[in-house]
Amino acid sequence: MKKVPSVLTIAGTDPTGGAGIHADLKTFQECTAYGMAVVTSVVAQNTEGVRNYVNVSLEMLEEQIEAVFDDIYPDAVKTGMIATPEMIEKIASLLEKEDVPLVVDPVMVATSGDSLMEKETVQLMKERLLPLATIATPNISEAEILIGKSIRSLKEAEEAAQQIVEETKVKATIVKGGHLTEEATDILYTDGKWERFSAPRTETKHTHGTGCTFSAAIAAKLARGRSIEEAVSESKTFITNAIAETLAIGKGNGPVNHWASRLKKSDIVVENARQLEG
Ligand SMILES: Nc1ncnc2c1ncn2[C@@H]1O[C@H](COP(=O)(O)OP(=O)(O)OP(=O)(O)O)[C@@H](O)[C@H]1O
Ligand SMILES: Cc1ncc(COP(=O)(O)O)c(N)n1
Repeated sequence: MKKVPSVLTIAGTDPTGGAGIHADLKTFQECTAYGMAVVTSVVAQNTEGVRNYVNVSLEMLEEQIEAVFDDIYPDAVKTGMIATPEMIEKIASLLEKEDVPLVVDPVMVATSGDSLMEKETVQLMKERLLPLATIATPNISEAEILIGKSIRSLKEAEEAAQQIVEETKVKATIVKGGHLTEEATDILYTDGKWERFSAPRTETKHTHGTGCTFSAAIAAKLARGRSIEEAVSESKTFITNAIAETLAIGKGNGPVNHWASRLKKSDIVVENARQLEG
């Protein structure tokens, strides 16, 4: 029998379901991978902003990760919100014993502008977590913090991606173009080469969870055996559709539409369900 690829996210929560582990699990499901989740922090947030968060204890973090690896060994792992240097150290010390593709989304600030990470965490993320990773997925402001310089053009984004790879020894880095250009252009650097991934930009404020969703899709694709370039390319299509087919849910920056890529198919399913009910 063919083995179902499984993916683990290690990240924070969003009770409104648009970001964090909730976005990750929805994405894994849509990418036909079996999704698993270890909670780092319980976050009281919604589409309008972050109200508060509590970190789980280091013991609980370790026990959750061990419970997963002792039972269902994941085909890929992604990390999202990791608030403290101690949590980075704990996660790195557990993952360095494993042999699994790792996507690190260096979550620092939510779309709403609220901080999700203590300042001192950045250095440890560079020293302990990124060296273990297959790919890092910073947006422009996260890349600026990682390299300690501002980025104002695609050329500077290319230099940033290269610098992150060379300084941290992460295998690949994709710097997400943010609002540098008219199109949504991301720069991948790996194996000494750059590649640009561009898609039309949707004019929308509903981008809560875009970074989580994009990195979760990359992890699910890596779990399915895709190369880094293939995983990024397919995930770019996934996130572009998810942003374009907006849901307009919530009072603030609404979530993306995780089922956008199968919209046609799901319409058919709903149609059939109605016939069955009738
Ligand atoms: N409005 C948009 N339309 C189309 N693609 C987008 C849009 N916003 C983001 N993307 C794409 O979605 C993916 C995830 O982006 P993410 O939100 O993490 O980064 P960003 O847009 O660069 O960051 P930020 O908006 O926080 O500055 C990237 O591929 C990015 O290019
Ligand atoms: C728990 C958690 N993790 C990450 C984000 C960032 O979300 P975005 O993908 O919008 O940058 C968030 N708002 N909450």
